[in-house]
Amino acid sequence: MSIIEVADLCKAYGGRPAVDGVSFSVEEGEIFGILGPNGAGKTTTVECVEGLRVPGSGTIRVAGLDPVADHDQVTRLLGAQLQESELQAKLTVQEALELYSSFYEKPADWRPLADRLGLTEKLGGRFGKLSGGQKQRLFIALALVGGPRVVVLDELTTGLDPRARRDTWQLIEDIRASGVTVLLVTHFMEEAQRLCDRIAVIDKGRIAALDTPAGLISRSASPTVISFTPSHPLDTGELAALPAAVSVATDEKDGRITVNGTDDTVNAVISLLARRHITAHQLRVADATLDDAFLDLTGATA
Ligand SMILES: Nc1ncnc2c1ncn2[C@@H]1O[C@H](COP(=O)(O)OP(=O)(O)OP(=O)(O)O)[C@@H](O)[C@H]1O
Repeated sequence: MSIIEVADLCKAYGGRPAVDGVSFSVEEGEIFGILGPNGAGKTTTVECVEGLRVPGSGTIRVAGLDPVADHDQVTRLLGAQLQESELQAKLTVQEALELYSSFYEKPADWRPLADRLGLTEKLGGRFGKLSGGQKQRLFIALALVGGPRVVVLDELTTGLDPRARRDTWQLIEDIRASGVTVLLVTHFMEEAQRLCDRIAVIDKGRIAALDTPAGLISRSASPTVISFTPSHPLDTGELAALPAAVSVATDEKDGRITVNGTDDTVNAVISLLARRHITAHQLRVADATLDDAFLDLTGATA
């Protein structure tokens, strides 16, 4: 069953379209990712879903409700991640949890929530003194304290170190395991690939593709990557001319060659090396990443 339905959403600022006909639906219980380059319209889209911005046209339903007309009801079932500026630096973690609990008729018990998020030791700590990872965990706790059915997380791991980012990923998986649907806006390919059941790639206000991470990768013109260090110099022009080869790159430092293409390209590379009596050291064949697919889909880097 769809818990979020967005149909033909348009929103312009000063006559310039920021979101231009976006449609998608999110199934209950999934982690749905919204991925796209800067300024693609991701935040505008999710803030319309949250009822924080009013759509120019199109319809949005969250559990059948209109986020603008039924704002109070939607607020009760949808937990939104706060921006840093929305909490006072002097507020303690406990005060923030109590304050946000008081906004709901039937809040979740915040103590086990704080415990699950590793915040128990920090209950007396002031928000302004928390580390980036601790702040993000508090934001997740505050988004969950109302016992929502859907939680919207926008750029949650931006600015975190790799360790804190991985811890946060685990928390997002735990949230989903507890039955909450997650709408996740992210810049990080690895994050999207690892966490999301489906991803909408938004580019210039439109949906460029909507699929599972594996589905997006298989749409790429070069789903397979072969890399090796040749025993003798090799003409990369010959490699580029092989069947379905999309790109050839040579690492200037160690001479390692990477060819993006398909399985046909891999076979052709191996035949060419045999014909030239060249040995391929440390030969590796791998699937393309979401990064490669994203470049194909948007022609940009995230
Ligand atoms: N309140 C606003 N007033 C005017 N223009 C806006 C406003 N909010 C967003 N925009 C513009 O709308 C476009 C989409 O912005 P949005 O923040 O939705 O993109 P985004 O994909 O979330 O970007 P980022 O990844 O950089 O956060 C951008 O060109 C942005 O400058």
